[in-house]
Amino acid sequence: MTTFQELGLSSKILFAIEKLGFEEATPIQAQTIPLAKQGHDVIGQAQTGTGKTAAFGIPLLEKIDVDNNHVQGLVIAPTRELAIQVGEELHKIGLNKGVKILPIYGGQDINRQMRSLKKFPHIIVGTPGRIQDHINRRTIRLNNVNTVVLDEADEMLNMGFIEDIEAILKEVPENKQTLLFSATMPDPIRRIAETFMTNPQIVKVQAKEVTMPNIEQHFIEVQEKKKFDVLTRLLDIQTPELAIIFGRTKRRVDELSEALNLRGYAAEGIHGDLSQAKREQVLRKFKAGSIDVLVATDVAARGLDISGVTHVYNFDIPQDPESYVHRIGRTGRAGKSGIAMLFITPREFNQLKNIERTTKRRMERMTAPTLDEAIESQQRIIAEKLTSTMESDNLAFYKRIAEELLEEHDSVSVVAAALKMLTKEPNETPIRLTDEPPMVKRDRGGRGGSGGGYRRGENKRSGGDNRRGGGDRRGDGRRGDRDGNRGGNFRNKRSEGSASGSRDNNRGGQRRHQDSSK
Ligand SMILES: Nc1ncnc2c1ncn2[C@@H]1O[C@H](COP(=O)(O)OP(=O)(O)OP(=O)(O)O)[C@@H](O)[C@H]1O
Ligand SMILES: [Mg+2]
Repeated sequence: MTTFQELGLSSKILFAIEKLGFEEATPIQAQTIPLAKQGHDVIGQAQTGTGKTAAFGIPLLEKIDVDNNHVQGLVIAPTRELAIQVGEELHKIGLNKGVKILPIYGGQDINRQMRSLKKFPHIIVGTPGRIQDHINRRTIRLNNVNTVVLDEADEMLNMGFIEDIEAILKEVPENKQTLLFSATMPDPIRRIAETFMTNPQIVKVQAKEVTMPNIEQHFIEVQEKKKFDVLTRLLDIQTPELAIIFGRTKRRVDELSEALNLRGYAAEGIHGDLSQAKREQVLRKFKAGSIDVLVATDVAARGLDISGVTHVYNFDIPQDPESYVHRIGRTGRAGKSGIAMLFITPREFNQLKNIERTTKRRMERMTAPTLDEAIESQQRIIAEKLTSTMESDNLAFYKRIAEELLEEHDSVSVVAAALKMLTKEPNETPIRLTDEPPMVKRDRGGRGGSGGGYRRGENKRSGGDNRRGGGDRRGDGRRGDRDGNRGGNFRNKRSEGSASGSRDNNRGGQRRHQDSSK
């Protein structure tokens, strides 16, 4: 165990970390911070949700000279949401010290950005396309940058950003320090990193597993046409606090979120074709809990840190094992537990095996719940709610009519009717979901060479920040059992007591269902 004091941080940064409720450094932080403080280039790899942002953020912020008006730190991230999120985390840690952070990303008014750039930010967190744009317009000067961070480097490679990154790095003084981070580290990115970096120190947190042990992983074999019904039953049974559902394509995400809404779930979709304002709005609603189901493509959800995501549903099997690791890593963060479900159609068994080979972990088979099971489980949840309401609320006002009812009817019938009213019965509202063809294994030789086509549905475009393209992602599995090291990376005041992912406030049952008649 390493405390932040032991890492020799300045008092202002320590104070901010304390305020964030971090009690001790996670392993990636404990190992990276000293190396980075000594000025080394660092390649950092650790599981999802284990605090990589602060691992690069803390040494970066320590290094900033607030009396110097030049941009000193540059963080490059693959998506806009991630640029915003990383910017926010850096802002919190650097607030006390007075570090000014500016996120810049595509989709935001460039003139506004230019005005903000004139206000002397110390650190810029941006997406590759937009940073390039500012370089070309000469509205950003990077000649005083002494630290560059590449977050989610593998994803940037997949998105075809590597040339942009090379071009950006040419604008930065050669003697800069470079920090590169990701949860997975396929070989091509390691090679590229090594050519960009000087004698990089590799910090790979020796976890037993690629995926976090505190994420329960299941698969369900289900035919394409039955997926949606199985999904809604699972939502009714598992009553996630917040859930993310992954679809393969943008169309899929649109259709799924619409279908869920028709059936009374508070869901919205997020993918690269939505406007920036819309994407931010959807994420805000999801964080606030006014929608509790987020339907997403892989890119849109990469790296997102949203506390309270208890369940991840892989409605469509991911394209490759690394995407699976990143997808399910949206839950089980900061020491909490999570549940991941994977739907596979009968022809997709090969991919399941492929994922298991990479994660070195067997997924448990679950059978698709029947309608009766879904209804029964809802009834149990409602019964629990009734009990807790009886125990905690003052019911005097309701008792007179209750007594009247009981004079005329037997008590079991009265309670049964109440249960029926509170239970969401099968909803037959027609929905439209275009079939996705099964993902038949593209034999890339497992750990074979790089290259490969674009991912379906999220095609490479010629500009902007939504490009994604070639690049084979390879696994980097580590052997392990599924029980060890449960949430062992964190001690956080905020997350204590929630390590079992308790849903004791029982937000289940009706709460998540919007009025489906609208
Ligand atoms: N030392 C710590 N103690 C407690 N919580 C922490 C600590 N460090 C970071 N966190 C919190 O843990 C959460 C996950 O951190 P972060 O987003 O940096 O993970 P990550 O490793 O980058 O994950 P991903 O691979 O998915 O991008 C954040 O909410 C962060 O504030
Ligand atoms: Mg991250």
